Amino acid sequence: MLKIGSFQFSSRLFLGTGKYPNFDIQKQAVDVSETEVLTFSVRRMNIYDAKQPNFLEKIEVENYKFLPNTAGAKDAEEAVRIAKLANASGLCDMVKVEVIGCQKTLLPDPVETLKATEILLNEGYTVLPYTSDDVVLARKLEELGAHAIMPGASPIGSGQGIINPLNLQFIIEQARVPVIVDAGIGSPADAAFAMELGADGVLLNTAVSGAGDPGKMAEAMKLAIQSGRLGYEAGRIEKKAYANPSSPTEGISSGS
Ligand SMILES: CC(=O)[C@@H](O)[C@H](O)COP(=O)(O)O
Repeated sequence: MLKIGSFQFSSRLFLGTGKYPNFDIQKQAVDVSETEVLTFSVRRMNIYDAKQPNFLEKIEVENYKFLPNTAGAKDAEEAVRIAKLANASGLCDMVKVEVIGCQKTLLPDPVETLKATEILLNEGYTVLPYTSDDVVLARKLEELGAHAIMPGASPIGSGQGIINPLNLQFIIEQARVPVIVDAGIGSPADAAFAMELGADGVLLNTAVSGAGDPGKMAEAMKLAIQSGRLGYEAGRIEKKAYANPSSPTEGISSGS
C-alpha cells in the first residue's frame, strides 16, 4: 500500500488527464491503467463557460482522488492562488506544487517551490511538490513537511526517461516520505526502472496520452510499475565485474 498523508492507494501509478486524442480514449486509458490518482492542470479547468468541453466529462470523478497541479505559476504567490482555486472546485484531495522557473526546459524554480510548499502546508493542504532531481532540495522539502516528493526523471513531456538515476537513488534512500517519480517517463522500461530504484510511485502523462494506442500503453505502464515494484521488493542480485557460472561445479565429483 502506498500512503500519502491520510490517503492509501493500491495502485502506484498517478496518471495525467491532458493531451489525449479525445475524451473516450482518455477514459479508456484511465480505466485500463487502474490508477486511483488523476492529475490535471488547474488552468485547464473551465470555470467561466459551461458550454466549453470539460476535460473530466467522461471520468467517474467519485472513483478517484485528485491531484491538481499549479502549472502556469511563475512564483509561490501564484501557485498558492491556483491551489486555492483547485480547492474551491472540490477536486483537490492533494495538491502538486509546480512552479516553473524556465519556460524552455520547464524545470521547477527551487526557491519558489519551497516557499509555496511551506505556505500550503501551513494552510493544511496535502502537498506533493514537483522538484528537479536535486538531492538537497528534496531533503529540504521533506523537512518542511511535504507529504511526498516528486522529482522529475527528465523534462516534462520529453520522454527521455531517467537521465540521472544516481540522484534519484540518493533522493529515495534519504526520503522518509514517498517518492513519486514525475515527468519525462517515455516507456514502460523507464517506469519499471524508477520502481526498481525504489520509487514509491510514478506520475506520467505524455507517454500514455501521446502513444499510438494510449489504452495499450496505459496497461503496459500499469504492468511495468507493478513489475518494477515486485523486482525492488524481491531484491536484485549484485552487479559483478566478472562472470560467475550459473551452474557451479564446486562439490560435484568428476566421476573418475
Ligand atoms: C500532468 C502533469 O502533472 C505533468 O506536468 C507531469 O509532470 C507529467 O509529465 P509527462 O507528461 O512528461 O509524463
